[in-house]
Formats: sequence, C-alpha cells, structure tokens
Amino acid sequence: MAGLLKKPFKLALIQLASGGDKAANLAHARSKVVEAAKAGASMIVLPECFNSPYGCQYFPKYAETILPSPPSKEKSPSWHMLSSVAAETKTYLVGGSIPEYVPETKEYFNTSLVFGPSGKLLATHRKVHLFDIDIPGKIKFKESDVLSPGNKVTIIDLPDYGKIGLAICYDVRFPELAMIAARKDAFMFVYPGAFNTTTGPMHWSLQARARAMDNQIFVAMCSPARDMEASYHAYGHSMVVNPNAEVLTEAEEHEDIVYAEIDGSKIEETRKGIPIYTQRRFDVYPDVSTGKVRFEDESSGVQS
Ligand SMILES: NC(=O)CC(=O)C(=O)O
Repeated sequence: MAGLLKKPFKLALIQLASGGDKAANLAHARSKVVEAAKAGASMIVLPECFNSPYGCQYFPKYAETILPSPPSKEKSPSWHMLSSVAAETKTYLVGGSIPEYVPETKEYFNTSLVFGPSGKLLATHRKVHLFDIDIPGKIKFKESDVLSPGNKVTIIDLPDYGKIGLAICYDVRFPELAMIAARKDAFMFVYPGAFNTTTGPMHWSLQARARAMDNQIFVAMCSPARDMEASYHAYGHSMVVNPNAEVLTEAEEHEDIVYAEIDGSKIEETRKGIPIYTQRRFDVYPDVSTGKVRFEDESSGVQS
C-alpha cells in the first residue's frame, strides 16, 4: 500500500488559549496560524471550540451560521478568519471546531471547517458522537442537551498530499471512523479535541496511539490549552503519533505550537514490518469500510 502521502510536510498543532472574547480569540488564532506557517508548517490544526470557552452553556452564544456557503462575515466571522488566513499563509487549515447554528431546524452542532491554501472551504465535519458522560464525583457532561449529532464520515482529499480523515474529540473513542478512513487510503486522521483533567490522563494518549497502531497511519490530536479559571479544564497534551504508534511530539498543558514532520515512508515501513494490512480475514468477519457508510450530510447536502 505504497504512496498514500504524495510528499512529506510539516504539520503544526496549535494548542490555543481561548477565553470569553470571541473577537480576541479569532485574532489570537489568526496570529498563531501565521506564526506556524512562518515556522514552515504547510498543514495547521486548531483545537475544538477554538472561538469560545468549551461548555454547553456557551454553544448558543458563540454559534455561527455557515450555510448557505459562503456565509456573510456577520453570520460567521470564524469562517472568514479561517479562509483568509489559510489563503494568506497558503496552508491547509483544519479549523478546530466552532459551535454552528442552523436556523431552519433550530439545531446546534459542533462543527469543523477545513480550508485549502487558496482559502476555499474543502470540507466540514459535524461531531458525530456527542460527549455525554457521567463519572460520579469527577465529571458529568451532556453535549446532547444542546447539540445535535452530525451524520457523516469525513474523509478529505487534499490535492497536494492525499487523504486525511477528520473527526472531533469524543469521536476518537469510536475506532470505526479511523478504520474506515484508513481502509479508504487516508494517511492521517486528525482530531481537534478537548479531553479534560479526568479523562485526559486515562485515555488521551492511549486513544491517539491506538488509532495509529490499529490503522498504521499518522494521528494528530489538537487540544485547547488548560485554563484552571474556566468551567472546563482541558487536558492539553496536543500530540502527533506516527504509524508505529510512537509519539512524535507532545505539548504540555499551556499554550504552545507543536510540530511534526509527516513522512509517508513511515507508513510503508510500518506496514512492511507488521503486515496486518494484507493479513486481514474478511472471510471470517466483515470489513466495516465496505458496509453502508454515509459520506454526505443528509440535511444540508454538505460533503466531505
Ligand atoms: N470532550 C469530548 O468530546 C471528549 C472527552 O473529553 C473524552 O472522550 O474524554
């Protein structure tokens, strides 16, 4: 399975410190994207909910309407900031996620916007699996109180590099998404995410490494910086893992930009050494990627 990645590149994950001021968050994110591009990154990732604090109480206040596309600047300043800075820096920009509002159905989503080097919107992903958990005495969170779930698998064909899979945070706990993307020749899976100080130490690195190991692809997880004054304490530790499940780079808790060289030859080397790619037994169990997989959003017609 050679040549999934057309050429090596430098990836940057921006572990952004966001606060309550949306305009300030957007200006700050923009300056960090410019900084990462100046350092040589040609693909840049922002964290989940980069334009707002993370929490159900914040989603309606910070939500933007992105359809029909392109939206007006008034309806989606985040869309326009991401598009303009991607064009200015000539980079691929995975715009973390923002709360999205759809007036027609009065629904909110947790949505990622991906722009190409010309500033064109390449794809959107709405968080498919909502973060509804209750660990007594530790953390209770119910995104479904406010958000609706997305309903498609997102694989994006980047003209310069090849295919990446994209999903958001809690989606990482559902290995099917990465498995489907890898079987459809993605070289990397990207997760903007905001684990917390309870689930982060338990599972953040394990999830990233597991998705990389199972699929022998690169995995990138990009978190907000930790803010102990905020109501939600993000874990941080943005990281890039290689196809052999080795951590290439990892942030600490504070704001930072971490970089990794993404070289497709590592995929080939890993798959040659441990050839699970040719050893699967689809005569014994079904291939999840060949079942009914939805790549198009039914309500909006938005595709990967
Ligand atoms: N915030 C999330 O969506 C997920 C998370 O924190 C976890 O899975 O743990």
